[in-house]
Amino acid sequence: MKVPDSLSIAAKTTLKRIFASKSYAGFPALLSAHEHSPLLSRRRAEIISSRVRLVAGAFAVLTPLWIIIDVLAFPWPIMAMLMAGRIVTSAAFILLALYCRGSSDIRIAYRGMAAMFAIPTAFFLFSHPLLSHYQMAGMADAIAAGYAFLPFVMAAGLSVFPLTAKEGLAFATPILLSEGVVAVMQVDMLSWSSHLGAFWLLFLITSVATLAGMSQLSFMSVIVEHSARDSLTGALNRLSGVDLLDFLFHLAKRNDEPLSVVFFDLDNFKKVNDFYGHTEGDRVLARFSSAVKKNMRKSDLLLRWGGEEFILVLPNASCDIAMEKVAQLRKQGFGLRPDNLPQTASFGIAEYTADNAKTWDELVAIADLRMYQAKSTGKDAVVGCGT
Ligand SMILES: Nc1nc2c(ncn2[C@@H]2O[C@H](COP(=O)(O)OP(=O)(O)OP(=O)(O)O)[C@@H](O)[C@H]2O)c(=O)[nH]1
Repeated sequence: MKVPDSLSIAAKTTLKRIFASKSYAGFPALLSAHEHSPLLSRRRAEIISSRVRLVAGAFAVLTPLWIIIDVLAFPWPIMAMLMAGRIVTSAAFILLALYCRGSSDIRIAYRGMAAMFAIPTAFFLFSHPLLSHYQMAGMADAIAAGYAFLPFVMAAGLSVFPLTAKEGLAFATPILLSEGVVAVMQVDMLSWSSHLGAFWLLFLITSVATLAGMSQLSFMSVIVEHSARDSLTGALNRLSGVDLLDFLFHLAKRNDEPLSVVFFDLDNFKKVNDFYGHTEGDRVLARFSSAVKKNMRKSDLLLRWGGEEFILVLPNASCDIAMEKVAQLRKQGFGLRPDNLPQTASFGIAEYTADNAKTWDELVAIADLRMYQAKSTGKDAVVGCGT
């Protein structure tokens, strides 16, 4: 789709991105979590774990409250056994709510979700066969029948989470299996066609809930991407960039891997604005960042630090690798200015082990200082580690 020339560069870039997403470029990300950007993965982990905490907290209270109804409806000893089951279930929910504290680690979010579905599944496998072995009538029979619907409630609960298709399937499998186990245990009580009908309904609810989770995920990925990026250059904005840099810094420390940052600033950019206007200046900035992005690995990050200052974050890259990367970028060029001269930049490189930086902001400050040294040596220059 062609974007009209009269629009500003920022508006054009945004529209192009929207059209790109309309071509379903993001579709694989709805199937598998491996396609997600680190930013989306982190936000998703935060949402999943905070919802697990919320649901676990709510059920930690509601599960024991139902004891009152069980006491009124069921005779001894069923009522006592159900009460014990509910107390254990509620304790498990309390532990889960304490464990899941809005973590941005997707592994913790997965574990929390698995536990959140495992707890009621275990309660279902305990309570449903127990109740079906007793003959009941009236109110007791109606309440006992309600216990059979627990897997349906759990399957519907999948819709609360932003999930991929694979994740939906993975979390639904134990729920479907528990229904199958109960069907086998009660094969003599209900006809196969009734079991098959219940299983089919459960499968349909699971599919619809997974689709709802996928649509949540798709909506969320658009919002995260749009709010995280600077619309003119497509680089990460400072707020989300710093968030990821902090994460990558801690990851590098934990894994004892190098992490380099390249701080760079366009040379004499003010003159472009002053002589040719801000629209031309915007074009130069957009060309500059797209030239940088062309040479980035998928795991590298480009941040717009402010104005015409950028930071390139290179995980698992030593100082020498960062120097090579900058040499490669400069060789390839950053596009032309309106006067047809090549746009240049000044670079400062820092690596956290070589420069003994304790925090990511210390690392950025060192690279920034080196960038100023590069400016003071006449611009269009690089100052690397150890200088
Ligand atoms: N067009 C445009 N200009 C911007 C944007 N952000 C910052 N600028 C301009 O960038 C210019 C930065 O000027 P200076 O800090 O003097 O930098 P410089 O001219 O590149 O000089 P050196 O850094 O010393 O090479 C200012 O004119 C800002 O208005 C932007 O988004 N679009």
